Amino acid sequence: MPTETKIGFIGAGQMAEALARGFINQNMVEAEHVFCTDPVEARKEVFRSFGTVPVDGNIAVAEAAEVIFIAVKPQYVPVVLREISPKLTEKHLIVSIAAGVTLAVLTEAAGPKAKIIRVMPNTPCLVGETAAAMCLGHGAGSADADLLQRLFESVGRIFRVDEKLLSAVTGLSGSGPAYIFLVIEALSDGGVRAGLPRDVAQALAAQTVLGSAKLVLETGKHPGALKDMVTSPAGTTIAGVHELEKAGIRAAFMNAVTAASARADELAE
Ligand SMILES: NC(=O)C1=CN([C@@H]2O[C@H](COP(=O)(O)OP(=O)(O)OC[C@H]3O[C@@H](n4cnc5c(N)ncnc54)[C@H](O)[C@@H]3O)[C@@H](O)[C@H]2O)C=CC1
Ligand SMILES: O=C(O)[C@@H]1CCC=N1
Repeated sequence: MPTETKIGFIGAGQMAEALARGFINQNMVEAEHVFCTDPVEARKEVFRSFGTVPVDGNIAVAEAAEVIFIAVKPQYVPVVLREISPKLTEKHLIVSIAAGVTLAVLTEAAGPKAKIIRVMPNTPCLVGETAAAMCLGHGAGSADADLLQRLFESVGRIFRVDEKLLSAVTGLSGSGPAYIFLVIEALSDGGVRAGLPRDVAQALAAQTVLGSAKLVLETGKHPGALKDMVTSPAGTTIAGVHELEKAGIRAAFMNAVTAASARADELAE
């Protein structure tokens, strides 16, 4: 059932669009109860194209919505919150999706009245498969957490974490779709290298990632055990796995998550 809560997005960019479309597609909110603003008119047009209500200026979003997603780049978050803070009341829930911007910074900029929650989502919310985590800040209680839980469970999975782990979430699942898009692109290139048409290679690569992820999530088996189910003795798979191990693929992915998490911590400084 759509929530009657009015939702606003300050910043109508890629992540805001993925969230707004996801919530609407999953019937969690009526499009006419979704408000947004953005200095780039074309972004407002995109939001208008799927039935939401672009308004002029960030204060207008605070006046129209109770749940306000702060979806600007991290460096702009404090100035945006200071701009709208005179309009914020105890009924407002500020949901920051900005990498690295801490609850302390959010609370200082938003002022003493608004409730604050940080969420780190990712772009597969657009297709109902986000991996997200949240941590509660100033004034946010169980009702606020439950509302966000319902919203995000409609577009994937969300976990509660301590704020000190949110940079790890950012580096793993926030940035993670980009790592997997690289994997899909590289697997597709391997397929083309072996003679497959690009469209077939890309579809096979993406479906292999999707199916493998579903096997992990739905069987609960360890990825290593599932890998061992594929690697026939002296077969094709172990030859491929050996090449990946020689290339240090495990360390490469660990390093990617570590670097992205560290960057999130830098953004917090
Ligand atoms: N793109 C992603 O996959 C994810 C992004 N995030 C976070 O979401 C936030 C937005 O990221 P993206 O959507 O990728 O960026 P984006 O650049 O696509 O969107 C940001 C939007 O904010 C607008 N904007 C800039 N200054 C503004 C202001 N003063 N008031 C209102 N709007 C303003 C820009 O015109 C732009 O359209 C960032 O803080 C990022 O860390 C979090 C998780 C995933
Ligand atoms: O790259 C970024 O900074 C944002 C945060 C997580 C995904 N995209």
